[in-house]
Amino acid sequence: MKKICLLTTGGTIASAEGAAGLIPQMDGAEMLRLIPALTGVCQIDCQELMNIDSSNLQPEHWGVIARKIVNNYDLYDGFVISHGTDTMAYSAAALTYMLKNLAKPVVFTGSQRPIGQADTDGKANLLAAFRVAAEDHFGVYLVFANTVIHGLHAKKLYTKHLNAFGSINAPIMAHVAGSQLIWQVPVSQKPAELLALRDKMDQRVFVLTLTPGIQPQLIDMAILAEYRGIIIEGFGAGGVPNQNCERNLLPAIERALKAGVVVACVSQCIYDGTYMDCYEVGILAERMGVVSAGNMTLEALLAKFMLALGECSDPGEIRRFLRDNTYGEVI
Ligand SMILES: NC(=O)C[C@H](N)C(=O)O
Repeated sequence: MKKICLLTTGGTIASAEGAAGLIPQMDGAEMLRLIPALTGVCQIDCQELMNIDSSNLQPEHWGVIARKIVNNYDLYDGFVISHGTDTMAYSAAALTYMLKNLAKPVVFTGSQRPIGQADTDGKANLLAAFRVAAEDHFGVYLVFANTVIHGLHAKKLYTKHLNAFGSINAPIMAHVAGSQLIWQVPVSQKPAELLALRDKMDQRVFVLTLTPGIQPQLIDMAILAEYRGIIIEGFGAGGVPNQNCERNLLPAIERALKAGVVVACVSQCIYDGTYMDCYEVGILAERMGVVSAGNMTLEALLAKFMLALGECSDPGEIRRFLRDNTYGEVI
């Protein structure tokens, strides 16, 4: 029988009513006791990493989770991480990049309703996550509402609905149907090299959501605050305002690039991503050196950017890192 390690981090799944609303309180063993159906799926050990709402989860916590997996890698066939849903997509993306040459399943899950509640989705999600972690498929996955999503393509779409996550710009990897898993992809070839931890991250990435009326000074503020990377959440295919004198963002972007800041653009649209080679509002920005993030979600780009800044110092090298498509993530 496969041996799986549950790493707990908190979230609604572990929450109960506290003095000021829901707050994570339950430990892993308590959660597992509520799911008798797990007997027979795999053998489970449990390690508590933290017990926090995922709104409080910081990039440093990604390092804690990644290091725990690396240090226990040889002891287990796979890992399940219980996690709050609010920032789970960021953590899944970060771990996908941080665990180089991963050849075992690392499965994120959580719930919209506490596991102690009668109408919880937590038991079904945890059970499905353990089923996925006991498979031969490997990589970082997010398992929720019977769907298995690639770690780089998950996005939380609903605040309440139980089917909270979507697979963005990539097909779902598998469906969970009772005890059966229906994979849409074949098992990949195992990487030839050993697992390697990449935990050198620089968090100085500023995210600017464009709105009609946005002031270019916000970009100058980011330069002054010594951000090394700027993600512009552009309009549609990657549109950046370039008219109307004082609202033209291009001169401010130019100042950022001259200061050595790397600028990338993701789309505000959930699906299809950027294609900045179509409209003048995209082409002029891309020509200046703005990296078009293609099919990447903001969550995936943010994690990749932090890693690029941590591992590289030269802006050209950082841009190449962002464009690298090891996981097929940039169109
Ligand atoms: N459903 C959830 O888990 C939401 C919770 N606020 C969290 O992200 O920790």
